[in-house]
Amino acid sequence: MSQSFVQEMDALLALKAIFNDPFLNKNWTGAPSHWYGIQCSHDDHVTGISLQSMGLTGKVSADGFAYFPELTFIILNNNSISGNVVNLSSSHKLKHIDLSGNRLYGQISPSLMSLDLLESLQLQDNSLTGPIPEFNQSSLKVFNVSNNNLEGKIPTTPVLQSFSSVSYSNNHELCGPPSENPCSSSAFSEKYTSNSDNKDSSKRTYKFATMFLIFDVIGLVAVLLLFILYYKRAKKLKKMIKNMQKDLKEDGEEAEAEAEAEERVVVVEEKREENNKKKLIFMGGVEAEFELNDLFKAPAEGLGKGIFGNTYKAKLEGYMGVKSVVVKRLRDLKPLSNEEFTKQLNMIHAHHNHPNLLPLLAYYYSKDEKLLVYRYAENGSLFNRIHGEKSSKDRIAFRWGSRLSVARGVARALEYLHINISGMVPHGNLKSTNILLDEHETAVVSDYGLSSLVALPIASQRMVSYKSPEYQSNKRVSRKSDVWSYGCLLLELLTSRVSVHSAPPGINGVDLSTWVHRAVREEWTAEIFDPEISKQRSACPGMLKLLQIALRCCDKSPEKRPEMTEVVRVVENIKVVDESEDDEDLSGDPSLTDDSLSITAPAMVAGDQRL
Ligand SMILES: Nc1ncnc2c1ncn2[C@@H]1O[C@H](COP(=O)(O)OP(=O)(O)OP(=O)(O)O)[C@@H](O)[C@H]1O
Repeated sequence: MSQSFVQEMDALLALKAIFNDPFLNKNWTGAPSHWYGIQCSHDDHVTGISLQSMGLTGKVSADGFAYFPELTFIILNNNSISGNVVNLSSSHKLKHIDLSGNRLYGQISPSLMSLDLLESLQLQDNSLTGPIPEFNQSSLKVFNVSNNNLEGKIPTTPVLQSFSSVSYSNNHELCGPPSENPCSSSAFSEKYTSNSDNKDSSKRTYKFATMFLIFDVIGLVAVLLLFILYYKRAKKLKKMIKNMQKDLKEDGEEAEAEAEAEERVVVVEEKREENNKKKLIFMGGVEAEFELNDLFKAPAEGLGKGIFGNTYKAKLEGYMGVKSVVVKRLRDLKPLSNEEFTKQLNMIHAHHNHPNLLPLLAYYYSKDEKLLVYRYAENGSLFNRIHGEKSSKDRIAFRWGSRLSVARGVARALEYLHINISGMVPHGNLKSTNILLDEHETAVVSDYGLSSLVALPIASQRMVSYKSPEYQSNKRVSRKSDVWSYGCLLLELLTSRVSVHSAPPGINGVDLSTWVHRAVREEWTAEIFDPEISKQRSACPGMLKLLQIALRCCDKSPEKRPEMTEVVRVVENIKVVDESEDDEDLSGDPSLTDDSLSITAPAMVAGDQRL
């Protein structure tokens, strides 16, 4: 174990003690690379700290972050951390500092001037004082010190002058361009001219001494006058005091009564809140169709265990409009207040009208338990439809038309999410177990919008988007990571092979994109498609088109992947064929032979757009 590792570990533990946050106290155990908000390099150096909006308090000491030589970002915005802006000069690799919205005071450490790679420095909404250091790193592209108590003239370095007045606003004693506060007043120049002469300063000292003497004399005279007045009016004062005491007593009794009444109201409200807390909240203000207790009492069946926790099916026969519902018991979430949690769920609910998105019916929030209630999708998951009962006689063939319909529905849902849900990855976990088939066999996408509820280390370990090539290479995800997941899903739909990136625990999968490329290269192309569809003669052109768009979505480079709008256009243009022609058993006469594919498939894999 290197000395640096020990130092970094100690520094993290010191921060843990300072923040003393219940979530971090529980979560920050074991190896730091798994800790919430901590990013580590492969050799276990801390490379990033990201703990924004967690309500963290505590005073960070000047050397609180001094032991992370590999740190590239420190994001602590929207907490209540106090202390000076700490010395970060030993973290030479720092690119992003966001300490905005805290309670930092004192001067901005001039040590930050030595960070040559610094790209963003955000210190707004604190209580910082003193002048702005002469930052002039050409790398600095984002800079904000607004809403502090900074003083003096803004340094005239080209970099600081390149930011707008907004970066400096609400610092009343800050002056000069780019701020809107001119520096002309003598107060500024007197206060901040570094070589102010001693004569002036001794004159000022003399002035202050005289003023204090005058105030002292006035104060003494006032006390004497009061003393005389007191003796003169002693009797009257006594009477007044008596009356005042009487009034006070009455006021006190009244106040006591008021306080008691208020307390009663608080208790009633608390009780009401407590009762509310035990209630299921139905989305969109819909009246409760069933209660939490009904869920607990209903016959339940475990459906599986996902990243958000266990999922159950509860049979609620007899309730208006609802027969069975699915309950997800959430765990490993970010520490979210009821308000934040509700806000997130309301955002999800706002999209419940799309025909290919599974609506959220209700939720339950308490400190220890968080539940999501969904409609039960009668025909189960796409995963089961593709892979279920494979070698059984009971299997109902999953034909080309149904697969194309799923591909279209999911593409439309994802396009909708990409347009309407903000965030890096509007879904983040698109895979065949999260595509459900309702009673009409319509594909509905579930678990959308939940990615922001999960802590980053858990998301990066378990969500599909974080398995994308871009996350593996540079730890970045984007909407295009959802596009990549959609490509993998199409390959699963076409090949009926389990994708390694989304295989449920205990099931082996293959890297489908690599596998398809290999199949074409080694000329066993006919084996790409699931025999259940490859024997459908009429489906061949459509399958090739779907394979082509799937491979474009799976491109290693996110920039080369199409947007979902383009994907929808391509998938919608694939002709729906009359499958009755294929009804005869073609198993001995497969339409997609190596010969039939040998011309089209290599061109397709090479990205030939004419197909
Ligand atoms: N509303 C639903 N109707 C029918 N089946 C569902 C429903 N929601 C989930 N399931 C099924 O329940 C099982 C468990 O789901 P869950 O979402 O907990 O895990 P998962 O989808 O396997 O993984 P992840 O949590 O990563 O999404 C899955 O097979 C899923 O298809």
